[in-house]
Amino acid sequence: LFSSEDPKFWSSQPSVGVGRGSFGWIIGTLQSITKTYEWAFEGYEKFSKCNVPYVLPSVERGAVVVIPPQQIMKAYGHPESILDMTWNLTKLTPRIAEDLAVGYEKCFGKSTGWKDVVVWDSCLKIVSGASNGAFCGAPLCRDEGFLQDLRDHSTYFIPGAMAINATPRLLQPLTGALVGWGLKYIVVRCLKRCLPVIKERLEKTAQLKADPSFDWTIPSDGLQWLIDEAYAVNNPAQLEPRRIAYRLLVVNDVSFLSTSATVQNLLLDLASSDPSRGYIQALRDECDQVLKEARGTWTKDAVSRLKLVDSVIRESMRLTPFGTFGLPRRVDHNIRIPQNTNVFSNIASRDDASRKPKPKSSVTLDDSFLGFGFGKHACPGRFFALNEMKLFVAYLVQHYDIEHLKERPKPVNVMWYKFPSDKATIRVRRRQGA
Ligand code: HEM
Repeated sequence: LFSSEDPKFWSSQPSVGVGRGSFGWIIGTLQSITKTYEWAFEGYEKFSKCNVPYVLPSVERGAVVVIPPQQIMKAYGHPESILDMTWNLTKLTPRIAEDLAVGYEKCFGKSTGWKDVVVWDSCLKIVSGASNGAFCGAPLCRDEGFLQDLRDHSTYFIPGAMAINATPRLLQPLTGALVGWGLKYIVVRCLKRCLPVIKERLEKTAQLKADPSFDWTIPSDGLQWLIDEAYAVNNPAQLEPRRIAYRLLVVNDVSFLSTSATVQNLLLDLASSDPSRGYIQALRDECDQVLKEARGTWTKDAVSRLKLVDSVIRESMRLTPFGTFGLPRRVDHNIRIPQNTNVFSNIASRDDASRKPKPKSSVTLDDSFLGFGFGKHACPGRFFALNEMKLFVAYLVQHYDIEHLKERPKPVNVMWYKFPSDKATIRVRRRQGA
C-alpha cells in the first residue's frame, strides 16, 4: 500500500483522506478513486496555504506527499529543454492553420444553420489532423483511418497506464500483459498505414544523400527531422522504419490528447461564458485585426501577437487543468522525505486570485500556474501546443457562432485525472461570409 517502506513517516505526517483505525489507509485508498478532487481543496485550505506538505492516499501511486506551492521552485528545479519543433514554428504555422481549417470544416460543417457537435470528439479529430500536419504531413495527416488509430492508441494508453499503476504489485504483470496486448493490436493497425510512407521517405532521403541532383523537395515536418536526427547519430539501427514509426506514435501520445483536452475545456468555457461580457466578440476583434495586419496569412509572428487569445487559454487552463494533482516525482535521496516516496503538486485548488499575478503568456512557467508543469521536466512541447491552440481559437471565433450554454458540462474526476465529458455538445453555425 505504501510507496515508502517507512510506515512511521506516514503516520506522523498531516494527512487528508485517511480514515480512522487500522483500515483508515485502505479505505482512503479506495475512496481516492472518486474523492481526490474534493481532498485537494481540503488539503489546500488546511495545509498548503500554511506552507505545510501533507500526505494523501492514492489508489494509483500508493501514499503521496503533496508539496505546497511555496516550495515548488525548490522541489522541481529549472526547465531543461524545449522541443526542436519550437524552432520550426515559422515553417509549421501556415500548415497547422490549413489543417485546422480542414478539420473544422469536417467536424463543424460549412452550413450557416445551427448544428449540434460533440465537443470532445470534434476536438480530438481537429487537433489530431492539425498536429499530424506538423508531425508527418500529407498524406498521413489526412488519412482518417490512420488518425483514428492514433486516437485509439492515445486514449487506450493513458487509462491502460493508470490501470497498471492501480493494480497491486503482484498482479501488475497480468494487467501489464492485458494492456500490452490491446496496445499491440492498435500498433499493428497504425504501422500498416504509416510504414509504407516512412519507407518511401527513407528511400528518397537516401537517394538525395547519394545524389544531390535527385529531384525531390525535402519535406519540413517532424518525421523528416526524426530521419535527419537518425542520420546525425550515425547509427544505421536508428534508421529502422519501425523505430521511426514508434517515435511518431510517442509524439502523438504525449501531445494531442493534452492539446485536445485543453481546447475542449476552452470551448466549453467560452460557450458557457456570460454573453453580456462579450468575450467571444473581443477575441474575434483581436483575431481579425492581427490577421489583417498579417495580410491574411497566419504566420508565427502574427500568432505571437494574439495576446487576448493567449490570456484566455491560460485562464481556461487554470480553471480546469488536466488533473487535480500533477507533476509526479519520486524522491531519490533520503532528505526529509523517505526515499522512493511519490511527490505531487496540487494543480486544481490554488488561490491565485489573491496573488494578483501580472499577465503572462501560457508558456511562461511559474509556481502559480502549473498547466504545463514546472521545473526540469516541464512540458517541452508547450510553445508548439500554444501556437496550435491559438490558431484553433482564431479559426473558431472567426468562422463560427457558438450558441450560449446555460450550464458548463463538468469533467469527470477519476483519481487525480479529469477526463473530458465525452458527451458534452454545443451548437455552432458557420458565420455568414466566413
Ligand atoms: C495543451 C497541451 C499540453 C499540455 C497541457 C501539456 C502538459 C504537460 C505537462 C503538465 C507535463 C509534465 C510536466 C511536469 O511533470 O513537470 C508535460 C510533459 C511533456 N510534454 Fe506536454 N503538454 C501539452 C502538449 C504537448 C505537446 C504538443 C508535446 C509535443 C509535441 C508535448 C510533449 C511533452 C513531453 C515530451 C513531456 C515530458 C517532459 C519530461 O518528462 O521531461 N506536450 N506536458
